[in-house]
Amino acid sequence: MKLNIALLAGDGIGPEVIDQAVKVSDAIAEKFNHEINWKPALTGAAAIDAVGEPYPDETHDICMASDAVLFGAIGHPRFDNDPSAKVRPEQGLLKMRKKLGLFANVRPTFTFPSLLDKSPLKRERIEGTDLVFLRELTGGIYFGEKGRRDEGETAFDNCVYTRAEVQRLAKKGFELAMTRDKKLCCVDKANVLETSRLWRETVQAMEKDYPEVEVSYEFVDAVAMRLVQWPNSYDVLITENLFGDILTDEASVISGSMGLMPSASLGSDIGLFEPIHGSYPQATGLNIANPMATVLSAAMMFENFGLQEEGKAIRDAVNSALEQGIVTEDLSENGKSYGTSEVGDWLAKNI
Ligand SMILES: NC(=O)C1=CN([C@@H]2O[C@H](COP(=O)(O)OP(=O)(O)OC[C@H]3O[C@@H](n4cnc5c(N)ncnc54)[C@H](O)[C@@H]3O)[C@@H](O)[C@H]2O)C=CC1
Ligand SMILES: CC(C)CC(=O)C(=O)O
Ligand SMILES: [Mg+2]
Repeated sequence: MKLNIALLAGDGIGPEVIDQAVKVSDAIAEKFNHEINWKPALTGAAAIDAVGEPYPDETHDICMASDAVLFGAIGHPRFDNDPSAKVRPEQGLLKMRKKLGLFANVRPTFTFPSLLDKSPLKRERIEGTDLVFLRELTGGIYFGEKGRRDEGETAFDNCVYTRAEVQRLAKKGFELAMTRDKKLCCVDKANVLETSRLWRETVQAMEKDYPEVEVSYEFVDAVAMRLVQWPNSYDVLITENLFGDILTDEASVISGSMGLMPSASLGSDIGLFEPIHGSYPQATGLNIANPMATVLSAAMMFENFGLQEEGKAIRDAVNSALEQGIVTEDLSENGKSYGTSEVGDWLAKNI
């Protein structure tokens, strides 16, 4: 297969982890006889520095002309520490998701056998966990009207959802549940929020179309607790943008590290594959960030092209690395760890 992949490395550890995903993907291409044409493009703070905005038109054109996008991370402390900055890296991420129509962010959470005893959570709680969050990605409070009034003394962020936005995400959730354990949990705050009541009412109305799916409705605060208490009781969880963002970072504790959590952002012909973590600025340039989340995002990319064997080859290499202790410092035991690039080299060599 010939694949054109837009490569958006971004900021902080973004370029370092992307480099490893490229190495591993190139090894896959060689082994399975594919041709990957990488097309680097600017995003985030790097794009602001170069051309004054975080998701330039040229980058969008490159994404649109590609079969998929592989994304690192964006964000820089100079913006995080300046609340008055009008142009921000994160706006680029939001604009990109919106313009590419990526309304469904698939965030799987699973355990790795070799890491079960490294989690701060007890083995018997997390063993067997295999759940997927479907986070709505182009609506809600991240995209509603925001601003200040009363001479800056009052701030507001509106949360808006349409029935159609909930339906298209929920449809993906039901369909995904049908391919798995047929359990769907709608995570909301319907006891307080009108948008959540729309979510609940919309999902309830769809239940009749999927009679085999067992649907539950849980409040987000309770899910935040149950997620670490009994994670293996969940299968597919659907939720709005903000709740999904928060709960999936929490869920990374189950697997063992933020540096292990991949995702796929879907909705149009062009999928975008990205780790769930941010630009981890403290680690920039230190060769210590875990590249596995980005490498596993590349696995999701191959699988989304229908290339299951290629995806499996990456997952097998990651599992072997974890078993043999070829890990970055976030997963190290007894102080023994490898650099970001060494882990990438090892994975590429073991494809
Ligand atoms: N998708 C994106 O590009 C995202 C960007 N951000 C941006 O990233 C910047 C930093 O935000 P933070 O809240 O610190 O989130 P972060 O995800 O960058 O880091 C939080 C913590 O997770 C761990 N971590 C993250 N990635 C890791 C990796 N690859 N290997 C090992 N450990 C890892 C580290 O302990 C780190 O301190 C901000 O500017 C923020 O806006 C945050 C989240 C997502
Ligand atoms: C930086 C935010 C806009 C996004 C985020 O935290 C995420 O997508 O996980
Ligand atoms: Mg996040």
